[in-house]
Amino acid sequence: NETITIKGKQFIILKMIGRGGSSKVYQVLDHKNQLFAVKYVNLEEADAQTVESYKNEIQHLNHLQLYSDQIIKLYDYEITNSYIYMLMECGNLDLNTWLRNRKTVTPLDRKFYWRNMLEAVHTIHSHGIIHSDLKPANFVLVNGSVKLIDFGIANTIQPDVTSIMKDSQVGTLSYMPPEAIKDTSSQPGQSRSKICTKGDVWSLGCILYCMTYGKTPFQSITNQIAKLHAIIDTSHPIEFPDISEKDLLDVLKSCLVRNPRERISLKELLDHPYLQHSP
Ligand SMILES: CN1CCC(Oc2ccc(-c3[nH]nc4cccc(OCC5CCCCC5)c34)cc2)CC1
Repeated sequence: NETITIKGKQFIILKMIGRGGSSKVYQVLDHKNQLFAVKYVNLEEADAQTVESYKNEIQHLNHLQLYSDQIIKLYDYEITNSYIYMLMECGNLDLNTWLRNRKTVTPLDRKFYWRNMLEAVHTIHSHGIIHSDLKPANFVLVNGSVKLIDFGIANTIQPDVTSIMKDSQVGTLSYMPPEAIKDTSSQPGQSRSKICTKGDVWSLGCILYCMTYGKTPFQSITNQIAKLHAIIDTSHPIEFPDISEKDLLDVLKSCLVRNPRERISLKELLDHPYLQHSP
């Protein structure tokens, strides 16, 4: 078996969990047969800005460990000029795969996972980080609770189409907030400005919508351009089929408000009646 050495500790590679263009995630075992995830990034092709973005993500991930259990654990890391190794907590399943396999979600699971996701995103927001590309693949199930695995800071290195990154939903528009599409403030070529925390609320709302109705709000629109138009078109009503959990229905309708100023805030979501009592 192949091994990886990080800060002098040897790990046996069990399998590859996922991969991007120059990043790979492995499931590994240490000498005590403890399971970990190792994220490997090849920096040989990376430009200075990309290297900087990875170092920035690691610093934040390292710091935010202290603030919430809903942030994936980072145990150690090794950065050289040619590669990065990150030794992390290993989950059982990413939320995207879990949602795809389990179309129906129990009200209890949904509420518990929603609470976890809100706590994770509230934590990064309170430290000035806006993810701006939240989707189910950014969350992983670890022993029954949901944890955030990245902050959207490191450049998602363009995956080669052959990679199994399809699991990681790179480039999906289904969770994109209207203001990001209409964002006229960013010059062409500049990365879209992460305008405000309300964008992450919209994306979280799309994830909860999927956990409620088994599909994302605009999933039926397969043409990507038509989908973008529908997301920003206030005359295109988002359907909210009636459900018994009226508090959940209210959360969904409050998150999926196209005007970010009128959209509910993360703080209000944490205080919402939907989370105050178990179903
Ligand atoms: C399709 N198949 C995949 C393996 C397995 O799911 C996962 C197991 C562990 C994990 C993970 N844990 N800690 C992790 C720390 C960092 C990154 C991680 O994933 C990255 C990327 C992997 C591909 C899916 C999107 C997330 C991490 C994540 C998915 C079963 C389903």
